[in-house]
Amino acid sequence: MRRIQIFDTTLRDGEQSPGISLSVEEKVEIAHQLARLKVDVIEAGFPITSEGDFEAVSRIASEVEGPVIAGLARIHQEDIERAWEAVRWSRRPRIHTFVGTSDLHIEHQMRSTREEILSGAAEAVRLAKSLCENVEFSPMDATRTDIGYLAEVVAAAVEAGADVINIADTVGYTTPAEFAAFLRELKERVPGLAERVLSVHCHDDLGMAVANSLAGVEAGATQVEVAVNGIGERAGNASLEEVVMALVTRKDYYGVEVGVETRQLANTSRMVSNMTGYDVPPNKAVVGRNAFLHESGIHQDGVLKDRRTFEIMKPADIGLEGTNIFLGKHSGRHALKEALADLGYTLEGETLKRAFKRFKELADHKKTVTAADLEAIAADEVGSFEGKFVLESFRVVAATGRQSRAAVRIAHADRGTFEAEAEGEGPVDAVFRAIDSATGIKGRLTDFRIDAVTGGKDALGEVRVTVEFEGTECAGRGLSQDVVEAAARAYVRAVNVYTAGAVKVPQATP
Ligand SMILES: CC(=O)SCCNC(=O)CCNC(=O)[C@H](O)C(C)(C)COP(=O)(O)OP(=O)(O)OC[C@H]1O[C@@H](n2cnc3c(N)ncnc32)[C@H](O)[C@@H]1OP(=O)(O)O
Ligand SMILES: CC(C)C(=O)C(=O)O
Repeated sequence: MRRIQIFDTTLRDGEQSPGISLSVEEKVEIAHQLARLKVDVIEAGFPITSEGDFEAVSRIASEVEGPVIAGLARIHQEDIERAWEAVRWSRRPRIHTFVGTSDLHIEHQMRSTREEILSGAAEAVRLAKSLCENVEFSPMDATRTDIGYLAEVVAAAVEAGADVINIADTVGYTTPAEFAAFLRELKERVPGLAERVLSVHCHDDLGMAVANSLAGVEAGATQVEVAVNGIGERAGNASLEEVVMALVTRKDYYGVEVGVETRQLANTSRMVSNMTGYDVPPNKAVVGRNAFLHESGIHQDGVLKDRRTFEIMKPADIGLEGTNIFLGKHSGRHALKEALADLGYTLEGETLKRAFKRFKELADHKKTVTAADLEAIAADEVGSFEGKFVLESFRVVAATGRQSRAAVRIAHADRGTFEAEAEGEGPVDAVFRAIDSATGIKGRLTDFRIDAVTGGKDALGEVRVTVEFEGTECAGRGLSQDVVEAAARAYVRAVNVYTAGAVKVPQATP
């Protein structure tokens, strides 16, 4: 039976979603979970774009075993060499190089000609191949490219040694029947393609990324590029869990196999949602919270008699068989570590110690510590930026009809402790102003989101902020049962990100 390779681009295209900026530690943790999920390829990043991306790809390449580790590169020599420097630590490295091939891209983005792009693509593949055994080439905007010219470029890439040819529907423009016909014609025009892996990479601008990817499989593709929860540039990529479960559930129709450990899907989806701050819609296929809930009487009656009447997948198939985690204030570090491992987190050393302390504090105040609480704490600790500023304490006075007043005490790793007071429109504003004053760094809040991790008055609150410091937007996340403290932690985290010059939050175009 034909085997379909699952190429996960959560850490590259997924991270291109507006507002997502993952730390190196978070990327490494997600990559370990992707390996547990048994994807075939992890696209770990685009190494030339920043030191952080380079470090993340290098760490993943040296630490994560199992999947092929790919790094993205434009057709520039320096991009390809940088990608190689990062992925070469993997036992199974891949360089993925790409260039726009539609006339729109060639003329208006690249300001080049068809001839130059064709020879540039072939040269890039040759260079990549001289460094790395495994090379993927993607004609970007392939579905809006004249098929005659696309066939020439693909033939040149094949001739230059590309192992994988990835046909990208970069702007989510194609439709399933059209895409399948396009791929079939391309295969006819480029006979050498038959000896290579044919891959598809679909975006969701018209809501057809998954349907187009599956049409690609029907037309002979043996690699599908996807992202967890469908995150990615603009409307996102084809969703990993939907493509995988469609191929698994409808094996009778597609007649293909995948190597994915589907029981890790729910864990992986929650981890990516926790770390990126991108919620999964309740009605999302496969991993949405309603995906296995039955609301109406007739459905409930059917499910009670035989689940198959209204369920085409079993919750257990995606890892939703319920959790055995019952941790309370008498649990120890080993039990916590074990419970976290069941949820897909590999916390060690100092990170585990800090998570344990937070867990104990929570268990002291909250009746039941749930799996969702543990996941939130673990994600928070993995993402905790080793910044110089630490919120030591704060005090707020808030009353109806009056300005709130806050005092904060903030320690700096090299410069001692700073205290400041400020007034503001409500307790959160007052605390943020006091932090500005204590750190001497003025930020402008551009986004503020608050969520409860679980139900109940004693739930953990999670705050996410985006703060602009002199034109640079930085993201922060904070977790606490006290929402003002969660907000203060999130804000201090953003200050640390800014002062370390670590990451910039990508801007959505208006
Ligand atoms: C469809 C996709 O998802 S493609 C991947 C998109 N991902 C990203 O862009 C990652 C984040 N990007 C970045 O950090 C930056 O854009 C960088 C580091 C890649 C490049 O930064 P800069 O050198 O400042 O260039 P900038 O982003 O402004 O413009 C892109 C340049 O790359 C060129 N370019 C774009 N794609 C390619 C390609 N595949 N091969 C060669 N050149 C390319 C553009 O024509 C433009 O060149 P120009 O400066 O000569 O006009
Ligand atoms: C780099 C390529 C494959 C891409 O992300 C796209 O075209 O959407």
